[in-house]
Amino acid sequence: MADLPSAQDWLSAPAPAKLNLMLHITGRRADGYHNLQTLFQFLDYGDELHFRRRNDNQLTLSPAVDGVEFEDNLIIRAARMLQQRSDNPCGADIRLDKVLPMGGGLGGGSSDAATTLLALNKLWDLGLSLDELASMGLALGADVPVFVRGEAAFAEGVGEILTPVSELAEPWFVVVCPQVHVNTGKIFSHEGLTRDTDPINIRTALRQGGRNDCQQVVTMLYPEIGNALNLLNKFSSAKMTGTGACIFSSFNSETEAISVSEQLSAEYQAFVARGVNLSPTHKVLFRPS
Ligand SMILES: C[C@](O)(CO)[C@H](O)COP(=O)(O)OP(=O)(O)OC[C@H]1O[C@@H](n2ccc(N)nc2=O)[C@H](O)[C@@H]1O
Ligand SMILES: Nc1ncnc2c1ncn2[C@@H]1O[C@H](COP(=O)(O)OP(=O)(O)OP(=O)(O)O)[C@@H](O)[C@H]1O
Repeated sequence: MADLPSAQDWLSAPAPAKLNLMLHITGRRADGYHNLQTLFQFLDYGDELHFRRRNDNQLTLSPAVDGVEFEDNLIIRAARMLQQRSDNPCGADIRLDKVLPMGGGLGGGSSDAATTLLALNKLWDLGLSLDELASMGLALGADVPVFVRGEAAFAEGVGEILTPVSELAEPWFVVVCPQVHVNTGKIFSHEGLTRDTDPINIRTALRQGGRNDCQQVVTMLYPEIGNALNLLNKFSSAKMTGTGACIFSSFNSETEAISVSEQLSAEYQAFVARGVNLSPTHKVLFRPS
């Protein structure tokens, strides 16, 4: 009988969700992208990836992600980028436990890509720095660099100019995921989007937070997201993350957060997770206890 692969052959690492605690759009660039200011915090909740080195240069991914072609999957695109940086053939079998909703504003695809860059850099012994991986990641998506760097951050530019912040409180969040898929590009190109919020400095952002400038357009296009905000607002001030669809409220204790999530109508998918300033990916790959 053929030997089954042992668990030790696999390198496992989380791909956590992120929240945009505030998101201001301060301008539009000539290339159509938008300058923004946002506070990123990670959640101790997300996808999980498992990697096993192969001796050839093949990549496999299981299970496939519904609606995403193999070569379009950000996991495979990230792995291909790394293959190009190696002189030796490198391949991997990759398993994905997908938990995060797609198009939810939780950054699932970007986080999968970042975890792939970090894990395969290690598994293939490529020795690339976090700076190099973050800059490669930016080509995959505006949110990839913060996941690569792994520290909660105030972000500017298109999201790639990152100032780490360690002083954010780490509350418990109730995250509600209305069952709609929001297309990020469609929101950023909408004529009703406000793009002229005055820039604020990081101290103001940390002290006062801010709003999500995409929320007005998104709730107009997707009334179910507005309905979910109205419901969650009854318990604690609620806000949208990224370009939606997910929304969140913070609580001081896990018990309170669980109690609120249980009171939400059964029509909403919701979960409770803690906000964390150090990415769970970094905890596992770089600071194992
Ligand atoms: C809104 C955020 O979620 C905030 O964290 C991100 O900035 C979006 O990051 P993302 O999903 O990785 O988005 P990308 O794949 O880079 O971009 C999707 C599309 O959104 C628009 N886009 C995105 C980011 C940005 N700063 N300006 C933009 O105009 C562009 O039309 C782009 O084609
Ligand atoms: N591994 C992946 N997981 C999820 N989506 C992926 C993946 N690879 C490619 N995609 C594509 O990326 C799109 C955005 O997915 P993602 O889950 O990152 O959305 P999001 O949470 O709204 O992200 P953001 O907050 O960065 O806008 C999906 O609709 C899908 O077409």
